[in-house]
Amino acid sequence: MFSKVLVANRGEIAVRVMRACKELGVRTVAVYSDADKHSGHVRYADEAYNIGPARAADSYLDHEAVIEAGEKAGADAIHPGYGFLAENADFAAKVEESEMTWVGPSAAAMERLGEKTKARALMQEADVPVVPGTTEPVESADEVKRVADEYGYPVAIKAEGGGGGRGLKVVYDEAEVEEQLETAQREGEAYFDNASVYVEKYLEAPRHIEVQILADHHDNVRHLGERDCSLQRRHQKVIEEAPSPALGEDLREQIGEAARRGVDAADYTNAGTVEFLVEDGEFYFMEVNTRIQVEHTVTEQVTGIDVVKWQLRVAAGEELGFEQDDVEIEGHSMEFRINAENAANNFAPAPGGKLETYDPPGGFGVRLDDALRQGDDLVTDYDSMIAKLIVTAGDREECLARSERALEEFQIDGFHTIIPFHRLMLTDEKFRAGEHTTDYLDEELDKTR
Ligand SMILES: Nc1ncc2cc(-c3cccc4ccccc34)c(N3CC[C@@H](N)C3)nc2n1
Ligand SMILES: [Ca+2]
Repeated sequence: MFSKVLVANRGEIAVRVMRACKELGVRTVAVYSDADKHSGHVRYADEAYNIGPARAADSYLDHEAVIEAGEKAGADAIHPGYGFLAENADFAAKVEESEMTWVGPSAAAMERLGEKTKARALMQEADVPVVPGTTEPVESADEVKRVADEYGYPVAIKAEGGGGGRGLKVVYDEAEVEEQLETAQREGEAYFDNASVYVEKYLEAPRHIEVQILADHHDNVRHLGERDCSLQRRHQKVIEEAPSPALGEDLREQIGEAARRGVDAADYTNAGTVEFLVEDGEFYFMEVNTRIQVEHTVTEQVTGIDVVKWQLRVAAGEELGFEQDDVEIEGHSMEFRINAENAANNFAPAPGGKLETYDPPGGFGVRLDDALRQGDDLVTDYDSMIAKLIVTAGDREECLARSERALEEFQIDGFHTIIPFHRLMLTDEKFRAGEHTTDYLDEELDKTR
């Protein structure tokens, strides 16, 4: 096992990784930008290094600055967290070439599965159903129209380098194809430095189901069940849960095994997530996330498996210490992202502020992943998520009731958060029945405008 790990991230995920390190007897190194000088992850670490000014490109995204900090600290490994450089194959390769170990899939595995068309082709090879469409980038409008003629409109034109809904263009009829194709290629070039686009049949009211995977360097690949991420606003996940209320036992087993089989075929190691769309009892592979995800927590809660600790153990060469049959889903867990946004003002991010009151909930089945304490100044340079409230109970009904109780206790003063929005969601009949699909929230919120 490593003796010292640098966490190349900030906020709640940096503290989450450092907690796993501490439990493994590993010393921790934080990196921070000028804006994060007094932030929680710096306080928490055994040692901390400034890597540059607030602008992410000059600090958390600066490959050399991060690697130099690791070498200065004498770190044995670098854990990237999520976001920033977590899925950057170039950075992973640089870490692999240094004396330090990369805590994540190899740069090659990232390229194999991170490229969406390659991933689709690989999944098809492994008999994993994919969303109908192309497994090669398309160049011309005619190719788009051929897919639409075969599967019907609407179709989705997707940027190869996209993700999280960016670079997704929905085409409802033939007249729009040329224009939408050009826009998708232009945006792909502009935002992801990759103009390649591909086409899929667009599923209009799917569930967004994803499967957590852990794979070691000894050919062991396990799935840890699914998460349901269907409650999203403009492609931002708001509430995630495990297990999914939309899957029966049979579909659950099929999706988990398909994810495991697909990753097994990809010569993949460490943690990963296979994303599916589910509609009318059918499931379709969409893409792979080659990183630990924000919502890994709900999987940990219902399986009892510490995913981040296994990332560290696997990177250090250990074998996964459990068989697939040992993975059991027990109870129900929901994660509420606590964003510093004003839901009453179209979720506008808080312009700043001081955490005047920070009085989080506690009690049976309540987990809080954050990097905050009362009196902190809100850092608004990066993303608006300041904490995650994870609530776990014996079943979904009890989880809903416990979530209402926990959110009612959660006192934050000094700036707006979306806690009132979460409390409102818990009164929504469709959500309480687990019948919401990915378009539900955008539809509902558009009505209120
Ligand atoms: N062929 C096909 N059909 C329906 C889809 C539905 C989604 C989707 C999934 C989850 C939430 C969404 C919200 C608005 C629009 C789309 C979604 C989707 N994506 C792509 C990025 C991922 N984060 C969401 N891809 C889709 N692709
Ligand atoms: Ca994704």
